[in-house]
Amino acid sequence: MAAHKQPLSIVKMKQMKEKNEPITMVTAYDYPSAALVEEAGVDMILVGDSLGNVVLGYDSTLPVTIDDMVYHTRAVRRGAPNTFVVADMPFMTYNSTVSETLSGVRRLMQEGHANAVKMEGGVEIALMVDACTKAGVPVVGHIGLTPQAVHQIGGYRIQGKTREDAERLLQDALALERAGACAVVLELVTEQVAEMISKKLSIPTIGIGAGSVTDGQVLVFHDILKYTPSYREKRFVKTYADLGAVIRDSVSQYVKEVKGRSFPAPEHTFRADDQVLESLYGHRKVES
Ligand SMILES: Nc1nc(=O)c2c([nH]1)NC[C@@H]1CN(c3ccc(C(=O)N[C@@H](CCC(=O)O)C(=O)O)cc3)CN21
Ligand SMILES: CC(C)C(=O)C(=O)O
Ligand SMILES: [Mg+2]
Repeated sequence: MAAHKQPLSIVKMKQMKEKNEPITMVTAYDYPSAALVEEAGVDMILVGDSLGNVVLGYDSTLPVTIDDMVYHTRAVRRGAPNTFVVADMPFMTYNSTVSETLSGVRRLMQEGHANAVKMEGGVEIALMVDACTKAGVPVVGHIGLTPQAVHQIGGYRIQGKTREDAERLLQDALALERAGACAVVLELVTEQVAEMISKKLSIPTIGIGAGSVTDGQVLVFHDILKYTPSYREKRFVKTYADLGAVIRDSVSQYVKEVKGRSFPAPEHTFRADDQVLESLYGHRKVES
């Protein structure tokens, strides 16, 4: 295993941007995935509300609750005690009052043991970002395609294609930085807009489907491993393994061997001394 390294902090994150050293982030949702991701040496783990899709089987992130996020964040922390963990604030938990927002943030930090929280939105959430930052909680912003607004956007579509769109995204990014955000996720935005925003911000940008010019990259664990029953190709994802096929083939082999009585074999089986059951059978068991 790699030498124990100092976990990332928001100070180190900013230094990495200054040194042009890419920041790596991947999602994780439970104990084993978090432990393996930590061993792989990722800089940051995101407990994404994408767990609604990839772990809970919903067709969007909207049904995910703060209880879901706390439960999964706690498990991730147990698996990755030495990695910077960011937890998503779920749909509709950070747009009414500062006090409701802070109570969700408190739970993710105090019960989930996260290091930071993430919120979708720009100018409109600056007040909440400011309140959390003042409470001592680092906030990662998230602009571009914001999946919690899928019904308003009308689909999972690329953002930042027009001049007005690009200008709006820049204003959102600047508002997040001014409000104290420690980083900003840029999801599904054109590379030119991602580059422009990355240059104008002093805090790191972390891209997903935003090209190679952002200060960091994030992808969903289940996407890079094809750990999903019906994988839909996404242009911005690279799959590094086919866990779906590995799991399906392995489990079907197990089923076949149990049906054919070739599993369990003698090496998987525990035996007592031959005379143990003699008295119970009332006679010496005949070898079959
Ligand atoms: N498994 C998974 N991976 C994700 O990246 C992810 C989730 N779930 N759930 C929450 C959001 C939703 N996201 C999505 C979902 C679909 C597309 C998609 O269909 N993209 C197409 C078309 C893009 C376009 O041309 O406008 C693509 O080919 O990338 C993109 C991001 C990203 N997030
Ligand atoms: C796709 C990333 C950025 C995310 O928000 C999630 O996984 O929920
Ligand atoms: Mg999310």
